[in-house]
Amino acid sequence: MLDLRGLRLVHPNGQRALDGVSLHVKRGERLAVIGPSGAGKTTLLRIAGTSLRPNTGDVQVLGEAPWGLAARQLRTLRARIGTIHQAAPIPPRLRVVSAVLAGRLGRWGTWRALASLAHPADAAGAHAALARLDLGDRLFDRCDRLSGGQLQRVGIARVLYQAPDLILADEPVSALDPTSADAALRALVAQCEGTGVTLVASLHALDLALRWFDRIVGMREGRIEFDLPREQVTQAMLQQLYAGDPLLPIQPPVDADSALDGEARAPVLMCR
Ligand SMILES: Nc1ncnc2c1ncn2[C@@H]1O[C@H](COP(=O)(O)OP(=O)(O)OP(=O)(O)O)[C@@H](O)[C@H]1O
Repeated sequence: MLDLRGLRLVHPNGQRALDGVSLHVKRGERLAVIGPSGAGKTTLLRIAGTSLRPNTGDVQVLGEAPWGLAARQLRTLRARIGTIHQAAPIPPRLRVVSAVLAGRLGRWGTWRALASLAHPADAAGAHAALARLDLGDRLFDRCDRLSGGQLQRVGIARVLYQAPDLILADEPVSALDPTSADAALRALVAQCEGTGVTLVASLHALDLALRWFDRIVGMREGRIEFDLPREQVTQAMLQQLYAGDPLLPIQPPVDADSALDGEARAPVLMCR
């Protein structure tokens, strides 16, 4: 599904973002990448999503080596990847329905895509995706009439509608209140459960990472510090990962399952 080996990436200004990162993700896995600001989480997701090429290292995504592909094959591969950004890249004047339908533009022919801007090709499908994010009533609103959190949910609905094989989510709920954040992750996880869809998300909210993801990858300074099933992630590991950053103890989620058993049941830490 995702096989990244020995990734190194230094930005043109000399800033090192990844320093020898390897990650293997199987089909259907749900993996959260956590770590302090600047750890390299976004960079890793961008490489996995084929929008950034590492200086060195091997990249295999959905069984393909993207940088060896012809442009058309690369487009086909990208249509199988759903990307959720912190700030959804949606033109402000676009209607919500078109923003959601854009999830399938990569699979539609040019004419169908253009025609859909005037007459939405599948308004019912877009509505169904939005309803899962509690936004069904905003189908025909303009995107610039939505709040930041609502816009972020439109970005999630777009990926639900796209129905990709691999979802890469970079801080997908950063603009949402706790209840909406939990509901949005529930919708994303429901999309993956039993379908073989793989979900890789970067998150700052550690309680959400431990509640919704089976595997936790801790990054710091461009390296992977740990890569463990969530049951094995301890508070000491989290403290070490975020050492030097302000930490805020919070209560574990009330319906948390075995993720917070034993040693890890100590108050979960939220990094601000
Ligand atoms: N376009 C860029 N040019 C130069 N340096 C960059 C660029 N993008 C990121 N970096 C640097 O690369 C490193 C990793 O950044 P990255 O965005 O991957 O971190 P992150 O873990 O996602 O952080 P955050 O949690 O704040 O989003 C940081 O030191 C950052 O300053």
